Amino acid sequence: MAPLIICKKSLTSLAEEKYVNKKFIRDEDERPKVAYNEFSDDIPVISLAGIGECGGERAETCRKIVAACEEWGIFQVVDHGVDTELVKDMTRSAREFFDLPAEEKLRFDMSGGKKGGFIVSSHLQGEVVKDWREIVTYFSYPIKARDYSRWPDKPEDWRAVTEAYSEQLMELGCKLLEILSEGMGLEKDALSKACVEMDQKVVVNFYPKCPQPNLTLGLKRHTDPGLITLLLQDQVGGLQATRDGGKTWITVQPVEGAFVVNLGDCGHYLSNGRFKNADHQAVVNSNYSRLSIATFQNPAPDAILYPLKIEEGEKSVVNEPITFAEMYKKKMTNDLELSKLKKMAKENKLQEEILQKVKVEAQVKSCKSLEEILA
Ligand SMILES: O=C1C[C@@H](c2ccc(O)c(O)c2)Oc2cc(O)cc(O)c21
Ligand SMILES: O=C(O)CCC(=O)C(=O)O
Ligand SMILES: [Fe+2]
Repeated sequence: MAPLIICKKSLTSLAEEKYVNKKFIRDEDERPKVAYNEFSDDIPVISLAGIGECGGERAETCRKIVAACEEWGIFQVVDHGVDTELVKDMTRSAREFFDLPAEEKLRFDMSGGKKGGFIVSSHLQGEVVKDWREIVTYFSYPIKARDYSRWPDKPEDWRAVTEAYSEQLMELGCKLLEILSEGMGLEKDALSKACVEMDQKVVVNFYPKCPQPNLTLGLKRHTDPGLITLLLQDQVGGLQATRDGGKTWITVQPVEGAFVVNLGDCGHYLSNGRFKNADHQAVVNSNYSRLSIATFQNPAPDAILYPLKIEEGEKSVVNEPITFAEMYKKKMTNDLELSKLKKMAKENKLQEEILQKVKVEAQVKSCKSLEEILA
């Protein structure tokens, strides 16, 4: 029997449609509140040029980074030492991958729980509302965790470029962890030691143009699970952050050649809540497609999470020590449960409303027939 080929419509073709399919439509309270290109300069852009020094300049950079982590859990870095040509190659190579025909990308389909590859919308199975994005993701560190059969083989230079990119981002990630450790008043290597062995996972996000961007999100509101995320974004704009639980949002100003650094949940826990875990989302638009590359610097799966320092009079924000693998599973399960519960609550409310309407109509009807009898 001939093999059954299931053709999944990739988002790129959906982008040609006039309306957004209802699977992507968010509840009103989750829809974008600020435009993708209404930029804010609230997130500081910090030069790392002086961090090699021992004295004043390093201390000043460290102070700025700590302040940003306390305020938003987000900052941008420039003069970071990552090769400019490599960044361009990485972006070009990623764009070429998403330009491939759907069947080529689906050779790396990761639905069904495969570790790494291509998928539309989300790495989580069973999300109630879909994200307006395609992703390709791969595990890059530790090197023994690499499964090259899940890395794209097109464009031709994908593997060489992404390997070099991952290596340079690992270096940058480690430099930043040293600064954050010092900022917490600890030894330089405190955070990297807490990670046991640093893990790295790269998620390349492609957000196609969207016919009704006000109804949907490219990537729903979330915090990143790991320690820090180094995000490379193009000049389109779409990354948004909130620090009041989603009431108000700002759109992060894209800065050519910069990396956005997001503190993740582990950064929040290890600093005993002193550093914020960035609460963020990505919005889409009808004018341009957008590309962002998130490099997650994570603790090893069996690394134990517990605050590295608890000030006098403070309580731990972590109830009991937990491994990163357990924390990750709990978080993703919770995120999924929450969206399912929200859907159920909405359906129940709707059912309640329908029931109420039916009751009222029945009353009206019975009243009418009574009037008829009385007349
Ligand atoms: O795609 C992402 C983004 C992000 C994320 C966190 C939590 C969520 O519920 C969510 O929908 C997205 O962090 C990630 C962490 C990963 O390990 C893999 C990912 O694909 C992502
Ligand atoms: O595309 C963006 O700006 C955000 C991406 C992001 O938050 C993520 O991949 O975790
Ligand atoms: Fe994120």
